[in-house]
Amino acid sequence: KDVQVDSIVYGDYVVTMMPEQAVIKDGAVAVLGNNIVAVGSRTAIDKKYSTKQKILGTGRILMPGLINGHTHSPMTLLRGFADDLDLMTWLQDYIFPVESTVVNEDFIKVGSELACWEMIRSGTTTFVDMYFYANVTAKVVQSCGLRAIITGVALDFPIPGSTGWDQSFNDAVAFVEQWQGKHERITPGFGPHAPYTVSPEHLKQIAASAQKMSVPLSIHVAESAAETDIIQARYKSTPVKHIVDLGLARGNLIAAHMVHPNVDEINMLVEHNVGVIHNPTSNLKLASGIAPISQMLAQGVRIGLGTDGAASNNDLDLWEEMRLSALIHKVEMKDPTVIPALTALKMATSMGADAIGLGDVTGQLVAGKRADMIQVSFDSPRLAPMYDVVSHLVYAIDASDVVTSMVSGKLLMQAGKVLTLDGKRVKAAAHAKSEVIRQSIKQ
Ligand SMILES: CSC[C@H]1O[C@@H](n2cnc3c(O)ncnc32)[C@H](O)[C@@H]1O
Ligand SMILES: [Zn+2]
Repeated sequence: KDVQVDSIVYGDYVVTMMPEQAVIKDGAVAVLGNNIVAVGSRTAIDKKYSTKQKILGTGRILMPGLINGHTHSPMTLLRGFADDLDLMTWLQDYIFPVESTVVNEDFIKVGSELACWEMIRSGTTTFVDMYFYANVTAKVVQSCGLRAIITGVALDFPIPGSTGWDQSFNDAVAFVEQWQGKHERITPGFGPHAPYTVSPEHLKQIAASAQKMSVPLSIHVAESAAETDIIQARYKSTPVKHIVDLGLARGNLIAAHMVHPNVDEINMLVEHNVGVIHNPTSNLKLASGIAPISQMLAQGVRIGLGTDGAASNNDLDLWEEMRLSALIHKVEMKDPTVIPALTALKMATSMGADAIGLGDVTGQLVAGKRADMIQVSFDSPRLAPMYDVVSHLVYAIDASDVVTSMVSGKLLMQAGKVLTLDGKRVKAAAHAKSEVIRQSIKQ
């Protein structure tokens, strides 16, 4: 053995998500610093590398960590607050009003810690966030060890922490300046809410800043039929065309939902290399519709998966999003061959990373990418027998089977125990906060 590494992580099966060597039986990954230095058979890795930290893989599948391409992490505190409503009623009559009363920096800290605990526990290693007081979430992410794109949000009307567009936009710019290039795991970006809550002039302004500062821009778009009607009535356009015309697709655009694009708009997504995030649970729950995922994939759109916030899901479990995305489109298209298991798995890992612009960094187990990976146990009788690992990952395994999480070479969970956040403390803080929320909405 001639090469010393920081750790070697093993798996009875290593699902690399690399096209040429998708699954390695009895494999291992060598990790040095933040990066993967080698992936191969256990024998080959053991022969060349030595380490003090071996993470054994008997009864385990080793794979890239999951990528949540769209969420609002602090909304865990509004889990179950308003259910069984359509998007616009949910947002305008329940969510915006409660947010204007209860969201402050402490809410964000408690809510994003709760979300990060849940994401680590369920195997997410990277997420894209869009919520108020982004700086507070960034600090939570810095300390809990996850990777994230965190967007400074901006809306035309008063929001928690700001009085309207000018302040929210200036704060978002300051947030990007503060975090850009400062932390290996944290990428700041811009998060204008939606084409129906931000004027064309302001969308142009924020798109220009994202382009100038070379950072991602994330937005809700083409989410509901109501949105299409509003954009038609106000601007005689359609949501995707509207934002493309305003220049939002000139850089790294992460477009969440995309339930109602027309054929021309799907072509625009391809032409402008837009990353689309599919949020099946939220789209079903808010009755927004079923996104044309198989059509977009066939045209070459890069698609990732997201949970949306816990107020419209009501959890941050990407295994559910994977399974739903492999199921609902089969019924929608009346074709059981659409979105096969491997496609769903790609959307949650390699293609998801591409869709958010982090394809060079994460989403696959290959030398040179960051050491972002999870081990999933297939020990439970519930998972026997196993004919096909990829099929199991999508159709049988669930969040509770995830036992290990590593991001940038650092362990965040071992033996199913989250190491970087105290679950008991986080839970107690969430319950305490829910009492404050209950009191404030009574008044
Ligand atoms: C300015 S970003 C945060 C803002 O977005 C709201 N939100 C959460 N989920 C959705 C959704 O699916 N569509 C539109 N807006 C959503 C959240 O409550 C915040 O107010
Ligand atoms: Zn959302």
